Amino acid sequence: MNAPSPVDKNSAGVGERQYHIAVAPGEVSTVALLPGDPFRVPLIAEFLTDVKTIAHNREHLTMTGVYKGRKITATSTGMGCPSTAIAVEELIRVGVTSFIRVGSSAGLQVGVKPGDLLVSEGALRNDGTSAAYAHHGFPAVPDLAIALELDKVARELTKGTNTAVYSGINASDDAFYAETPEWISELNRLGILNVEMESSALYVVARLRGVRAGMICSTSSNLFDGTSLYGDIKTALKDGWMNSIEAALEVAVRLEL
Ligand SMILES: O=P(O)(O)O[C@H]1O[C@H](CO)[C@@H](O)[C@H]1O
Ligand SMILES: O=c1cc[nH]c(=O)[nH]1
Repeated sequence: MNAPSPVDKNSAGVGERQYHIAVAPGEVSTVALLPGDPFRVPLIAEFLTDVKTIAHNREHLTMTGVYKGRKITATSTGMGCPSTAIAVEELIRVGVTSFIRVGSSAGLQVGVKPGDLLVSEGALRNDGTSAAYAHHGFPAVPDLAIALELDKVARELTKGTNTAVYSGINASDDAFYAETPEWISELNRLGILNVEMESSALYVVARLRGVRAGMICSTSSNLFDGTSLYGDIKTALKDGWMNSIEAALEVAVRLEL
């Protein structure tokens, strides 16, 4: 009998319909918008023509469509870095070369309010998934051109409105309910703008695989000044999602992603 030969995950599934996202090569664009929540994928589709649902397996719903002549894919990552890394790995295997996460995120600096837009300049890696990929000193940073363009377009889209745009470093936490007041205060002291749960893995996997990534979030709440997570903020959050989606689509067109 031959000796067992362990699977090489680097080449597993290349060229095939993917195990988790259930998408095959040729079914997607070169650029994918990544919300966490599958219910946000149809919100992205509201901006598109020629919309097609490609697959829905587990938390990963994938739709494609066209925005200003450019083919766009939207795939939900689910919550957290583990399922995000899986979605990104599998989307790369079927042809995606640029990612823009359109997320929700909690503000950590005074004045950041529900619905404000948060553009990421890098992520503090407080997650386990990216640690499985790279040394803890490896930076989790977006593609520079995508980050700069997201900031520019977000400011253009919200000019003259009550919506503020901030760019800065975010934290990526693994454990939503383990964020203590002490941790929130420490992140604030370090000048961290906001916290979410996916960009650390997105950026590290993207860098290691040689593809591009960025992130723009809508503010859900403010953990430092206590703006409620559970109060009457859903309308502002949704307005922020729509602004962030439009900004990401414009960046995809302008940078020809
Ligand atoms: O709304 P999404 O994009 O899922 O983003 C945020 O919301 C979830 C937590 O409520 C986490 O996934 C966090 O990153
Ligand atoms: O969006 C997020 C992510 C982590 N923690 C929060 O409170 N909100």
